[in-house]
Amino acid sequence: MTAPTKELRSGRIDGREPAVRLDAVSKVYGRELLALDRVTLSVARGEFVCLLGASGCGKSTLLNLVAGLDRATAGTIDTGGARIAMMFQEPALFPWLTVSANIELALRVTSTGAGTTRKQRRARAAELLETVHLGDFGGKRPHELSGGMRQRVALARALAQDADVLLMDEPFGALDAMTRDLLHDELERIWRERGLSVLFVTHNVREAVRLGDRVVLLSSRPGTVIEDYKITLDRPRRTDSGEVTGQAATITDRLKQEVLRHARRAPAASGPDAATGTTPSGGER
Ligand SMILES: Nc1ncnc2c1ncn2[C@@H]1O[C@H](COP(=O)(O)OP(=O)(O)OP(=O)(O)O)[C@@H](O)[C@H]1O
Repeated sequence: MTAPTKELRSGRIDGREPAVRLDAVSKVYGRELLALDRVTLSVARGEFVCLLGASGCGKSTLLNLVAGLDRATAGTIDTGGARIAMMFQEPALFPWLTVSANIELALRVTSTGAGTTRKQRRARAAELLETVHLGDFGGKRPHELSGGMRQRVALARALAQDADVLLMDEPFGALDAMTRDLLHDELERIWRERGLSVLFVTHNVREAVRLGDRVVLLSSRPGTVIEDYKITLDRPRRTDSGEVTGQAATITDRLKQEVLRHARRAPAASGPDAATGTTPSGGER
């Protein structure tokens, strides 16, 4: 069992340069809704970091800030000019375009794809679809695919951006456990092959332990880093292995403690909703 480690304020993680570095980042919505409170967090180059926390603690807010979709109220975010791609729970594909055309469109709007011919983009789209094991489906429309296949297309589209950093907001949250398992394997392979830095938001503790080099816990709102677990289990891991389940149980206990602390402090936030933000280690969502 790994002990929680403290956030490395220097930004260097195990001697590696950070790909993403947040320093005392806060976000206030409107006049007074404090969503994030002085979050300090780094993701090293090539590192896979999972972010866990109760519902509404600011995980999506944090990803949006790193992606540059919104601005922090205070603090700094340094991505060192890295190319960033984002993937959400909904694949958000254009339904009237074929799978291949969805990828080609992404290629057309990226700096790496700009200036390429249509034929080159089609060939690149085919390569990317091969990468996610959808080589035979380029001519299909999104509605002809299963949910897991659509998320693979979304992953291929994210890869089309030739990103160094992949931000993933519950990308597999809507999938069944078996499909999710398969996608974990594929994501892990692609992450390794491409040396990506990944920041992955999930409510599923076992998924976090299955995938992460580190699992970072945010407090209930306002979100701030309360634990940073280093996961040193050998890869590939199995979500249902004893080691993964054991570490997930420790993290789940810590999360429950945090949810209860928050509920005691703010009675309005108690009850089932406050507690269901994160699945217990034994549960699937
Ligand atoms: N654009 C916005 N304007 C105002 N408040 C917002 C906005 N986006 C998020 N919030 C609020 O900020 C807080 C954090 O929201 P956020 O979506 O980042 O949490 P989360 O941890 O991703 O939640 P969940 O796990 O349920 O997806 C919530 O109280 C939410 O209502």
